Amino acid sequence: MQETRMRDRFNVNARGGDGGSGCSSFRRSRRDRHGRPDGGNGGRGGDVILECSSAVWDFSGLQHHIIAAKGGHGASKNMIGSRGEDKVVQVPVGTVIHLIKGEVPSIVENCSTTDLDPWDIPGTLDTDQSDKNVNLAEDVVSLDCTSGLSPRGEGTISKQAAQYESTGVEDIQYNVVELTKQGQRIIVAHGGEGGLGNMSLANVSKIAKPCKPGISRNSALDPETPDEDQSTLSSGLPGSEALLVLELKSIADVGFVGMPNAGKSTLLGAISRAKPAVGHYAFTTLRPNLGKVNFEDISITVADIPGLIKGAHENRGLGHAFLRHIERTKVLAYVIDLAAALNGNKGLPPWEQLKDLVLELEHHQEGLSNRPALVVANKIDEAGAEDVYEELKGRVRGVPLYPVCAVLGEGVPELKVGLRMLMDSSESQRLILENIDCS
Ligand SMILES: Nc1nc2c(ncn2[C@@H]2O[C@H](COP(=O)(O)OP(=O)(O)OP(=O)(O)O)[C@@H](O)[C@H]2O)c(=O)[nH]1
Repeated sequence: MQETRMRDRFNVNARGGDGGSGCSSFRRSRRDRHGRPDGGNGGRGGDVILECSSAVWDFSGLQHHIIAAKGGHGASKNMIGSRGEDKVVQVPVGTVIHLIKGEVPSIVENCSTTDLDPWDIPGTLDTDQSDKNVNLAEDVVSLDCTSGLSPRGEGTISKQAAQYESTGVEDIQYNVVELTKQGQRIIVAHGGEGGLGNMSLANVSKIAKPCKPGISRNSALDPETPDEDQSTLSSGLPGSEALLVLELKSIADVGFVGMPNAGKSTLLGAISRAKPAVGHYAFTTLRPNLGKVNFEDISITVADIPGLIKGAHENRGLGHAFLRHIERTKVLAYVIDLAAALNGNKGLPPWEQLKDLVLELEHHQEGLSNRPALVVANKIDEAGAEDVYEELKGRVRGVPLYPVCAVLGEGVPELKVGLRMLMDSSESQRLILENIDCS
């Protein structure tokens, strides 16, 4: 079963619920035939709230128009209308909000937040606890709740947002909030205040002017204001409105994809200062590690994604969990083990590893492998690996190959240059099945 394409950018028009109307009613008695006003105020409209949840991965479950419920109308006997129900919408961890129109969202205080596993917060995994200070400064991407995106984040602003900007609809405020904690909630549109019932109106000697949506009506009660139509005050205020672009932060610029034991973690350690766990058994990497590769002008983030096995798209091995991580990387580096089928090893020859990797990606999601790619031919130091590499060159076309010995760091500087070129180049090279000769 193929999964639908991931939605990592989404435009949302959020509207708070309108306030309910105030009631106009009179309590009459035999002694008081004119009656006394006893109409209650209308209820406040509900808020639109975005809640950060690790249970959702992208924005595919969202609707473009999100409207909270209206407040109930006031009733006689000074009964206040019910408060409109809030509309709570779950968004993934790592959601960044750009504001096109409306008020800057406010964080809901006192919400119970659970610290997530670092990997669940994209771009925040500290792989090297022993060398934390150095890593935070230079190497491993650090958590930054306020500034939003990673250092290269400006480049990830959505095309939709850019369109709004170019058409001059409004000034976009980029990265106004970033949701990084499970349970974190923000109000993006406030409910309108309820209208005043005639009992409240009677208590106000001078009638106040109407106020803006979302602002307390009581605060607008101004005795100096000349009388105005009571009906204006008795009708509920409309909820505030906000036009937002939600964007999912990329986990990394480059994703290392390879069979278990291909040497991805070792390579990550060699290419960056991250120190991921390395083992001679499969699935040493149960969660992806991140490292940062620094260049003079920029730095790129690299994710070592847990070993892929045949059938991963059916959730075998580490299955869907890690295939999803690949969706959030920009370019792919296929890491293959040149020695997997050598010297009595029971693994697959590199070209078959490549074919299986591409097939698994495509089975999981059509087009997932359709991103700029290169091939890292690892373990070139092993006996017979040079010959296998020569054969590989004849069997794979369309993507650059880099022979590497990750344990010794050989070929790593050339690979760094290759990754940089891949990130920069506009006409990108992709690995497609037709270009892998497994005959
Ligand atoms: N000879 C040789 N061995 C290597 C090289 N790179 C990695 N290895 C070894 O290969 C084994 C697997 O390395 P890892 O880096 O854990 O492999 P991985 O791809 O991250 O494995 P998973 O976590 O299962 O996905 C370890 O024993 C490494 O020492 C290399 O360039 N040459």
